[in-house]
Amino acid sequence: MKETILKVKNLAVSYTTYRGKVKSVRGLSFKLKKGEALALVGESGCGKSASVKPIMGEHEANQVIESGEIIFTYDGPQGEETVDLLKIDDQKMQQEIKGKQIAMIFQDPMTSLDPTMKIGKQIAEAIKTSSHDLSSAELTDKVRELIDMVGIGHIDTVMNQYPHQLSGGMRQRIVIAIALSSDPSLLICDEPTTALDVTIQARILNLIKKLQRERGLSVIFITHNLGVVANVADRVNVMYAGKIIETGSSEDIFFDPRHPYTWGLLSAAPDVHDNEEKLPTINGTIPDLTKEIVGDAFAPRNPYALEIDFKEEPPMFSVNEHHEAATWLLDERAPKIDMPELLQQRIMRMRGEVYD
Ligand SMILES: Nc1ncnc2c1ncn2[C@@H]1O[C@H](COP(=O)(O)OP(=O)(O)OP(=O)(O)O)[C@@H](O)[C@H]1O
Repeated sequence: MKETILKVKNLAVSYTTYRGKVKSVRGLSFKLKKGEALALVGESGCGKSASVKPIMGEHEANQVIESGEIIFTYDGPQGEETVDLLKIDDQKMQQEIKGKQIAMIFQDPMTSLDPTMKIGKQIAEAIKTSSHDLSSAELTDKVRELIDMVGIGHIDTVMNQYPHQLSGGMRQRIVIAIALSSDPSLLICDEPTTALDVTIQARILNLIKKLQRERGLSVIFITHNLGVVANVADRVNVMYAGKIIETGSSEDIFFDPRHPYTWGLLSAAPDVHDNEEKLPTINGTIPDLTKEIVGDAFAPRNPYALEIDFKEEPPMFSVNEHHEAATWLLDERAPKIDMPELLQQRIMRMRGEVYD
């Protein structure tokens, strides 16, 4: 069994605002194994970033960690270390973990690149923050190696270019090279391809997947688009209103989804076959997280909601040993309800594509 490198236990995060306390993350637990790719998926505002910021040691002035532990295991200067990222001191976070053991890439590569510095120098500067004793020749070799690693052929030209001279896809490759320059064990990708066109998106995702496999890297993908992670995530956590409402392997979530919210997200994800078709959206909006939520948070938007959904929060029901969903539809007393026809057809097509 692969070792667990990250264990988030019962994390609850709120933000103090003039409207009251926004309960953005309401008891989140998940594990990530070494070399595993996990996707955190959900609509905007469901708490994906709020869950990940504490992992990166980012604490806004109005953020309140209400409860939880974030246990991270890594190879530190003195050998293997296990720490609670919510408890370690800021200096250790900055010197050993943030941008070193845990690296992050964002949607817009320009936020991570310095527009006034040539690419080669930017990568060299990043390497120097974690490897202090390299000679200038060793440093140049390492820069070249990193550019090559992200699949860029014309290394010398790119080293001497500025970010604005590169395409969006190339810039994102450079950001990945910089993120991996410290040889992190965990890479967090926040909507890494949203700003790119579809073919480039696929190339960047395949690159991340390749690096994940080759380097035994653990990856967390954050996205609102389930379609994006279909081919890259090993596991998927679907989030709604600050909680995981369905979790499973990619196969569980894409071929056997059980929560009506996951049905909605899957139906809304663009599919190559419905290119011009208007995609069904999930009606309504996410709940006001300053208010107390009674029952299932998704109930008011759920066309399949049962009476109990408005009264009592569903527990996680087990579908198989690696698949769980928090919906009363899985209670043995619930009426049998099938997923929407359109989604069934899509899944049949996807299965065909995979197994053809
Ligand atoms: N600094 C903040 N102050 C107040 N409220 C915040 C703050 N950051 C996030 N929130 C609120 O917390 C909730 C969850 O936000 P979060 O950014 O985690 O969602 P998300 O799923 O990452 O969305 P997106 O895909 O748009 O980034 C939202 O209601 C948001 O308005």
